[in-house]
Amino acid sequence: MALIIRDWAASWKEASAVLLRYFNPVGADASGRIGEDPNGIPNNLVPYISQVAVGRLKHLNVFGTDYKTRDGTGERDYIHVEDLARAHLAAIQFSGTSKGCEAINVGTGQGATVLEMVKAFEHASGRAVPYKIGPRRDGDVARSLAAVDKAERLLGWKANLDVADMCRTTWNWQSTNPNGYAQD
Ligand SMILES: O=c1ccn([C@@H]2O[C@H](COP(=O)(O)OP(=O)(O)O[C@H]3O[C@H](CO)[C@@H](O)[C@H](O)[C@H]3O)[C@@H](O)[C@H]2O)c(=O)[nH]1
Repeated sequence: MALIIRDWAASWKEASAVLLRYFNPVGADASGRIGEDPNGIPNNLVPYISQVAVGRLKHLNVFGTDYKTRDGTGERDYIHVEDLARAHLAAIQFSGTSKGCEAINVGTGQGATVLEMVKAFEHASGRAVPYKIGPRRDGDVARSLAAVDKAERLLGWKANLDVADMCRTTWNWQSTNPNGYAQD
């Protein structure tokens, strides 16, 4: 899709396109009424941790502790959905005054490991998040962090919310909606 948009932008001199590269979006709306409710067992870390904390799942499986990171677990650049939404508004404004196609990272530039996320979530929720160490997940990289200077330079955007905010708002959503969007 990114290549199609690039080709389109290259084919017309008036075209303007911004490709936002999301890093790891997490968190929930501050109202507690809009949050993440994946179908079945979550694939992603934060919804999985959140469902363990609320008692829907027994324990987290940590996918590998032998990466070259601070504590051996995978490191990612988590970005709050509210910041991500603001990045879209900034991109729309930017595209109104620019031509061509720009790919822009949307992250905080700061990483958190799996075990750091577990701790942050325990702190935010006041609940234990038991975990078991398991093997690496196929295809995972040790670390993924955004270079964020381009977003700031072109869009005047940067993330305002941190991992504590991500865990707090996720827990606010999960604890008030323990079954997600299901009626029961
Ligand atoms: O039950 C879990 C889930 C995840 N992790 C770890 O937590 C970190 C974050 O995992 P996740 O939330 O799945 O994000 P990514 O690994 O960055 O995966 C993203 O990037 C993948 C490859 O681009 C896509 O396939 C995914 O859908 C997308 O969420 C990684 O170190 C995982 O190994 C665990 O230890 N246990």
